[in-house]
Amino acid sequence: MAVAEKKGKRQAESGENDDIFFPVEALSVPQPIRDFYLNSGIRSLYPPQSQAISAGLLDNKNVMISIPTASGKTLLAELAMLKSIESGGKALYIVPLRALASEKFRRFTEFRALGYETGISTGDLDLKDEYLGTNDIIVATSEKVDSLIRNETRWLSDISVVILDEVHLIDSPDRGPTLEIVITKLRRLNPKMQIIALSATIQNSKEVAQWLNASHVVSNWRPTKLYEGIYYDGVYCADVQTTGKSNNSEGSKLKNKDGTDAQTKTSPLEKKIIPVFIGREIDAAVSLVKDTLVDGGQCLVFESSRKNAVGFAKKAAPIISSLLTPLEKEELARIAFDIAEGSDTEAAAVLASCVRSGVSFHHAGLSAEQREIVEQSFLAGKIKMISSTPTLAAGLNLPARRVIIRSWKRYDANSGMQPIPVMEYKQMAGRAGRPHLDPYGEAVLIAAKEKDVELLTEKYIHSSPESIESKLGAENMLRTHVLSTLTNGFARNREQLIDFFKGTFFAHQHGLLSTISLTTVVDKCLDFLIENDMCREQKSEANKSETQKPETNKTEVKTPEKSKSAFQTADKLDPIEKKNSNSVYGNDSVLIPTTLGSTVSKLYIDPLSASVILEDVLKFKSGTKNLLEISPLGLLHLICKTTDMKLLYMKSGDYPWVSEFIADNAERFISIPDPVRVSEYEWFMGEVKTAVLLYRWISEVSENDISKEFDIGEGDLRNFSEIACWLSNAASRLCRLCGFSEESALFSDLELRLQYGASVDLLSLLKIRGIGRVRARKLYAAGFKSKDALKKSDYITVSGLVGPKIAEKIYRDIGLTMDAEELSRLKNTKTGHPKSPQNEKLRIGRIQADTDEIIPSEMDVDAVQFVRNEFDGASLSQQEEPDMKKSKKTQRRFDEFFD
Ligand SMILES: Nc1ncnc2c1ncn2[C@@H]1O[C@H](COP(=O)(O)OP(=O)(O)OP(=O)(O)O)[C@@H](O)[C@H]1O
Repeated sequence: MAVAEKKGKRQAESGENDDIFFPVEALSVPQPIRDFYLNSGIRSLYPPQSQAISAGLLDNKNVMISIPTASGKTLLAELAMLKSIESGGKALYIVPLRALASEKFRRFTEFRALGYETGISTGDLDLKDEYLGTNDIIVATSEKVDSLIRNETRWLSDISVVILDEVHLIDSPDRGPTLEIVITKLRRLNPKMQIIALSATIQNSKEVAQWLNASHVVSNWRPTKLYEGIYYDGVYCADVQTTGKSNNSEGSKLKNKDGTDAQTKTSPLEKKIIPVFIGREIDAAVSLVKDTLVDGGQCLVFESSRKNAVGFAKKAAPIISSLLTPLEKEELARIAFDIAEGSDTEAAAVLASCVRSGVSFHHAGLSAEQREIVEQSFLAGKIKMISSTPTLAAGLNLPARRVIIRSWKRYDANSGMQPIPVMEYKQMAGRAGRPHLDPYGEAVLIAAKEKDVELLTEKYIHSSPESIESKLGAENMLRTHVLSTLTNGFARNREQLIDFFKGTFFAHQHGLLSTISLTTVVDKCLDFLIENDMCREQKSEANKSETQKPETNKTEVKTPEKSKSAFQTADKLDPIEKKNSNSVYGNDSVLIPTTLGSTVSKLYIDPLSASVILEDVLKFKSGTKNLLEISPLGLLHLICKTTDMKLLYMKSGDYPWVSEFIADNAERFISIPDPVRVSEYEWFMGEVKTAVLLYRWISEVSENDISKEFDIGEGDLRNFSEIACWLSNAASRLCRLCGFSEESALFSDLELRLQYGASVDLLSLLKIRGIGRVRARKLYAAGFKSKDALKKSDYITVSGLVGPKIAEKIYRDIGLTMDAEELSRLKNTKTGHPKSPQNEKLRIGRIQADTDEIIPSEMDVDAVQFVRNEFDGASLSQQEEPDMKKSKKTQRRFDEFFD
């Protein structure tokens, strides 16, 4: 251990830890790594970072780090990863959000200078991504890691260090259980793996540290001062008690009303008072934003809803715009142009118009591309203010001098408007004053009434974030994890299952009680899995011979090849845990996942979703109605019935049209619940509304029309279609597994249509790589309706329709090769512009089909006309959506365009 480290350890132990700044030069990592940081201007570690080094971060020890926002958690993760890789290991960095994964990936690619490669894995949840194993660092979301484990991705066993970023999200009802299970499984897979857990400050971080068998690092030190305060009636009061200790002496510009430096006094209203630019005619937050901008800073404004986020951006736009220089306006106009170019929706037009004024909004309804443009432009200082829902609160490093929290209450479906948790407030506030980006930060809560000033000060500024609590205990959370634990071979009987779950944070938090509740819930999950042929239970004596026997079940799924997975080895079961088990079960029976069970687990769908799909398909198989004849609406509704599908909310205005719609289209649904069962029927209506949204998408209704009609953003539409696409794929594979090949093909086609948002007639074209729905529709309208038709096409026409690059790709994909000379000549003849008769007659002489046959081109007369229209600037919309262009009045009459 270096001298500085020893000194640090001594100081840390004696509680003097806020004064330790380990020199980077003294860190026990190879010199190139030290140089990497020294060259980037980092000469010493911050005190909490120094504490983590003393706690064994570079000595392969587990460390749980719970320190304030902006105190440099990522750098600690980097040091641990680099040290481990240097010793021949591999690092896995687990993040909660895709946006965070991209940010970390971008950062870690800088390690290429040290010879280390980084990969990212956030995509499809049923792929192994074995190719990622060649990387030294892999960044992935917790869901993706869960899926990689289920699919027995080999490189997972080589992980020597895992980083759990934002580990406090174990508390999240949606994502927490998966994170817990992933951690538990990874620990079983790689018992020697180092764990570095990074968390916001939480009350029970020690409890998490104990669970992880980790040293505990806690601190309230922050590298830049963060002034937290309240704004009320034109007066901003910054409270200094919660700014955290800092070595940074750069103060805020906070002044008393008379212009002298502010002093700390006792009452919040008297503390550090700054008169903010007030005008009763403008919004308080607008005044606060303007004040920061005039001072050279940027602002993040947090809103409680998307609508408010957009509304505030619009409101602030003219005022911010008046503060911009001509050069800034010019740059912003370019960014706005990119946004408008990228999408034809009204929402994109609104976003572009805000951006032109130097402001933006940010919420989950934006597309990934729009979010990226907005974040990067804010980072570059071009966009001056972002008004956001809490999507921007987690983890991102943005240059916000002042964070304004306009509303500290959030709507909850069960209990109405509720105050946000302290942890959420601290995360939002912590976006202000990031090191290297701002000298200090200010977080401002807006109080609507005078009495709220005291209340907010106590509730948020003077309070510590809440404790976190495991959300794993519920049956709907455990069902999928019970199955995957069995299919991955982490347990082979009930006793081992309970032992496995004893390794979770849930069990750690609830102690002995957890065994009782876990046993009950695991039993329920197993009953379900056994009943649905996803798992069998056998007496162990019979096991040896029976696991080899062909298996039969209701759906006639074929035999499981082995009861023991390739991932599974007996030593994954911790002998100590086994011995100490208080389970009520004996060891006389064995649980064997069926092929159906292991397929469901690998597909990463809830076993309940799988049973819903198979039940309905079987209903058709044994009934008189033929699934093959059912409208895609019925299939979409089946997808929407699964527990994995996200559903649209029913708003009060939806009830009349959804009811009418159900009545008019009753025969298109596989089954309709009795309206007397009110809550079930209400749920069904939500499923129908979502199915109709998806149906509009695959009927080529424009994104703009769908967004307006369902009051959703482009990002939402993509999200809905992506989930439905994944579930259609799963349905197709389940049907194939059961030998239902026609039904499988049906879901497979649906998957393709959902992927592109295209009608059935485009299916053949969509199978060619590089053709989206708009290009496919152009080709279709020009008479190229299939691969075969394209094989007979000529390059000029096709490149005129879809552009030369795509035309080349298409030709390559359908197996046509072109003479290079001819191609370059064609490219130089004004790139396939077919206006002149000579051009129209141009033939590609040596296009070779699979058969090597020379095919003369036959230009379709309609195609020529179509291409002419395009080049003459005629609107393409009619061709893109031939039957779907409906007037607003008739939009709800969906029956008109059912297949
Ligand atoms: N020792 C250091 N010296 C100088 N700069 C540092 C040091 N450590 C980290 N930084 C810089 O501080 C900034 C904030 O770090 P980082 O994003 O890791 O904080 P964080 O603790 O993860 O914050 P949050 O929890 O709010 O996301 C980054 O720009 C990082 O490069």
